[in-house]
Amino acid sequence: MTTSNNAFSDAERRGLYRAIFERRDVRSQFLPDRIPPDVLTRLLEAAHHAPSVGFMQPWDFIVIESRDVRETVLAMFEQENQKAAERFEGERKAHYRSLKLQGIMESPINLCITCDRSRGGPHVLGRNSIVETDLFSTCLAVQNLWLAARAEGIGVGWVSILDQEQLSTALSLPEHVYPLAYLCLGYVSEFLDQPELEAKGWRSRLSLSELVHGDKWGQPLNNG
Ligand SMILES: Cc1cc2c(cc1C)N(C[C@H](O)[C@H](O)[C@H](O)COP(=O)(O)O)c1[nH]c(=O)[nH]c(=O)c1N2
Repeated sequence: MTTSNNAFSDAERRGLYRAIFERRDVRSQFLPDRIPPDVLTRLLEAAHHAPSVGFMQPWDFIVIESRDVRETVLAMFEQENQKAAERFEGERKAHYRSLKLQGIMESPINLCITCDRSRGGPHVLGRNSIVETDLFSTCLAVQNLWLAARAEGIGVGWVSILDQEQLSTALSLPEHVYPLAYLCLGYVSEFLDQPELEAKGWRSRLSLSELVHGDKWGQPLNNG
């Protein structure tokens, strides 16, 4: 076996993979307990240490504790969720309607991670050809926070059933700032063993072997 002096210790590696495999999207298991400010700061620091195109760091973090703002966002969710349900027919529609897809009021903190599309000026290193790389970078900040939260015993739920323009208005975002992720954060009663959508029979995890290709799409991987 190849070893590297740069690798983490076994325990550290186990911890990292545990966070990856036991991270869950949480909607129903939130506890009302307050997240201490130093813990929240650790999560935001983790997010802030994500990679970003040209070191653009396009993110801002809007920490939403007010019930008023959360009620406004919940009303926006209800409206969009109604529209989303209409896209399904029959049993699938009833199944969709039975799913809980947000924990906006039950979680003690909502967090909007935004992407400032103008940060770093008009020419950002690495963003010349693919302009969406600022959005990709911000997604990585979300994932860092999501994994760090799992390690802290804090659940995160991403709510994307929202109209972005309405959300921007509700949060007074400037024109050049995009509301990339609306997240619900809080301690939880439990983390489920599998994605809630899988547990509820909506969709299962695909097999990795069907997703790995060699050289070109559809070719078997030659790893022998
Ligand atoms: C960009 C994006 C957007 C959403 C989500 C995720 C991501 C990455 N997910 C959570 C999603 O359903 C969940 O990640 C998968 O079902 C897999 O479950 P685990 O995250 O592994 O628990 C999500 N969940 C939900 O209940 N309401 C939502 O609006 C969304 N939106």
